[in-house]
Amino acid sequence: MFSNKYNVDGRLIVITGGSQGLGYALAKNLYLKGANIIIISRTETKLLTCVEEIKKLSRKKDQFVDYVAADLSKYENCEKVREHLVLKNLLPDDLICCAGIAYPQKFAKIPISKIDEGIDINYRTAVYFVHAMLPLITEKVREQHLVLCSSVIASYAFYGYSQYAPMKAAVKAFGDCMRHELLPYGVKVHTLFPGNFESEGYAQENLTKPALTKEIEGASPAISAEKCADIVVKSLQNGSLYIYTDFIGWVLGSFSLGLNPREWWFAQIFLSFVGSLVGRLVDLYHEHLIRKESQQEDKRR
Ligand SMILES: NC(=O)C1=CN([C@@H]2O[C@H](COP(=O)(O)OP(=O)(O)OC[C@H]3O[C@@H](n4cnc5c(N)ncnc54)[C@H](OP(=O)(O)O)[C@@H]3O)[C@@H](O)[C@H]2O)C=CC1
Ligand SMILES: CCCCCCCCCCCCCCCC(=O)[C@@H](N)CO
Repeated sequence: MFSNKYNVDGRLIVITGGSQGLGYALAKNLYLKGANIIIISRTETKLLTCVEEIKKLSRKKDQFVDYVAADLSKYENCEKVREHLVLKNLLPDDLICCAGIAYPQKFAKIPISKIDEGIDINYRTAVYFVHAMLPLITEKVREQHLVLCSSVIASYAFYGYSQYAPMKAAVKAFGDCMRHELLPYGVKVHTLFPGNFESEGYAQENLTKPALTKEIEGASPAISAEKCADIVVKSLQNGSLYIYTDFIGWVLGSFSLGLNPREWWFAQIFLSFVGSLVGRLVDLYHEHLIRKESQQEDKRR
């Protein structure tokens, strides 16, 4: 319906989880490209510092950056954010949902509070916020972008990520439904499947991450949040619907193509064939690592 090119100059982009990590890196990247930015997260002090830092990057006179402090896992707060934007006459062009959290650990060791937090921050912040903002983004038909943040983990869930992987698979499915439903309004829905990148959240999750989880995900070495944001923005500008930030993520995405949007059709179709041949072998190797470690643990006891 609209051109594939995404020119961010002058657009109003609202970013959840915009006070650190990928959300903050995206805010800086897009602001530098001329966008107006509103970042949202729970901690006001962090948001204030971020806004001051982003302002320093200003290149144009009439560009603005602002914040709203809100816990978006509560629907009433999402509604308050919408009312706040309406009052200030700020109609967002694009929404980027970046809030998320992982608590990698063996399932039996995960406190229920962390499971709830996983549901709240990974899933509720995304679906509640999109639901509350829908009246604004469907008001008139025009080119808009909704960006949801899943993870490579949605293509391959493995040891240690029981608190997180199901939520990111849910975000992927939610994005697929939205991609259909928002089509008539000119809203393009993009889903991110990042591999590891450095952030405050990443440093925190590494404190509880089992050694086996680290070993398996070693195939996705952490890049900087800035590099990750750069790849995401370039992919958005290219019109990609499913966005991968590293090679292994793209390979695993190709292994589970299904009816999903594709990038590099022929390469992905070839890889999906390779995946159907060798994919299970990769998983069997991971099962072998798990058995080996549990035997070593038995010996230590
Ligand atoms: N880092 C990685 O390796 C990967 C991360 N991802 C995903 O990418 C996204 C960004 O990750 P990353 O930058 O590492 O995350 P961080 O944990 O560093 O940042 C998360 C952001 O979300 C905000 N946030 C958390 N809870 C809420 C809430 N209830 N309401 C509003 N804002 C909230 C945080 O601020 P505050 O606490 O103040 O609210 C913070 O700004 C996440 O969805 C993550 O799952 C995907 C693949 C890899
Ligand atoms: C031939 C194919 C070989 C395949 C080998 C399998 C490798 C799996 C890599 C998975 C990387 C997962 C990154 C998750 C990042 C994430 O979401 C967390 N950091 C949360 O923040």
